[in-house]
Amino acid sequence: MASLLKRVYTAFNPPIVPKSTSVKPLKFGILGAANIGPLALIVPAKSHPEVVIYAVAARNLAKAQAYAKKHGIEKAYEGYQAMLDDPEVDVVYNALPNALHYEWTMKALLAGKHVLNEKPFSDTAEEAREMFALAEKKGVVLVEAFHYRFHPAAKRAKEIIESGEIGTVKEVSVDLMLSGGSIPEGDIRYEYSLGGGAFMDLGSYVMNSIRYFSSSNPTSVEEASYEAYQPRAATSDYIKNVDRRMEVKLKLGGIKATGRCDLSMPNIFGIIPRFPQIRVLVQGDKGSVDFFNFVLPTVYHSITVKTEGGKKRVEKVYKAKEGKGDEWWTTWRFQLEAVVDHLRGRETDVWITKEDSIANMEWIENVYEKSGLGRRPRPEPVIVSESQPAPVADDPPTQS
Ligand SMILES: NC(=O)C1=CN([C@@H]2O[C@H](COP(=O)(O)OP(=O)(O)OC[C@H]3O[C@@H](n4cnc5c(N)ncnc54)[C@H](OP(=O)(O)O)[C@@H]3O)[C@@H](O)[C@H]2O)C=CC1
Ligand SMILES: O=C1OC[C@@H](O)[C@H](O)[C@H]1O
Repeated sequence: MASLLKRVYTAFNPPIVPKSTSVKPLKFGILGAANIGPLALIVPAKSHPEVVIYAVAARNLAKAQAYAKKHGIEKAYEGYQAMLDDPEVDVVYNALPNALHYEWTMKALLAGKHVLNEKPFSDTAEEAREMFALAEKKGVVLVEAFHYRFHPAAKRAKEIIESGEIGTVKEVSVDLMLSGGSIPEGDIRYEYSLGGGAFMDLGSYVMNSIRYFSSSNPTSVEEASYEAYQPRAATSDYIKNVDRRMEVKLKLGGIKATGRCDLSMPNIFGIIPRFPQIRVLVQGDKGSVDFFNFVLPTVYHSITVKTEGGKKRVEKVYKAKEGKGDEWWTTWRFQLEAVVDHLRGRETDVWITKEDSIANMEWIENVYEKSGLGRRPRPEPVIVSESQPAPVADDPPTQS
């Protein structure tokens, strides 16, 4: 218990390291005075010698200034383009609502910035292809912030699965279901026009982890059923288009997968919140791997391995035996390390590839099609130049 408390305390109050004087630290700018900013980037940057959180942009100057003051950020911009026009910004963190990932990442790429783009990557796979094509054209790095993948526990769980210890993978099931009230009314996640929906938000992890831990892409969506979001002050649009919960059954060649996500599970008897369900279970023909809390492993996680003859062991990997990191490093801290290493041309053992992000969006789209809710709306295309529309990548993804 003491080690858990120490780990969690240090994760959120990390040691502040001096910034490097031997290499010029990378200057990050945040698009949106976003709620996720501190957890995903600002706090992790405190212990990274090569990162400075230099700027934040908000639609409203006062909001940007208040955020900058609170987090010790040098520059506050009114309007997102103003920050993109600042030549000092090296890397843009796009933490805008899902429906704005495409537009503002495209604009950041056009400005020659590297981009760390939040999940889900975009509203549609077509946008994702355009975004990567533009990044390639501009010669900059674009990567999706699937932070859980950078943690050594995720790597270890996959290593066990791939070692053959549990035999051939037959079934994967992923649950990512939050307690009632976790996502409050009015949140961007419930807003169709902002790319809302349980399967866009939590489902993007569900799809990603099914694909990641099975090392396969889906071949079909067999079933996709949803429960609509029903706000107290309902508008017909919300109820029609936005899933509060989604359950999917997929096939990935010979592997069956089930994914369930819920932004706000109904309380028991209307008053008692349900415990969040965050787990990946991979069933092989010789055993299973049950990875509990794959999204927030730094707080606590377990990897339970069952093999033939009823043998069982539990592994916990807060820090890799080899490689960088500390027990208190969050998924976002590991992610930041990899992003910086990648930008510096240093080797990273984990990366989220273009093919991976595009495939994830394709299958999220297919789930929405199958559910009857239909794909999320595609925003207006960003024109790359007056004479030329945005380029489209020509190689459709196959494997993650
Ligand atoms: N990697 C992770 O662990 C997590 C990732 N996310 C992802 O990060 C993104 C942001 O999530 P979160 O921080 O919770 O979101 P917020 O509700 O904090 O919204 C982010 C920003 O969106 C801006 N915004 C622009 N247009 C609108 C609009 N029409 N309505 C509302 N907000 C608008 C606001 O910027 P302004 O300041 O300009 O007003 C706001 O600061 C999402 O894509 C989400 O999926 C979220 C949580 C965890
Ligand atoms: O990590 C997360 O947990 C809560 C979600 O709603 C959020 O968007 C996601 O990224």
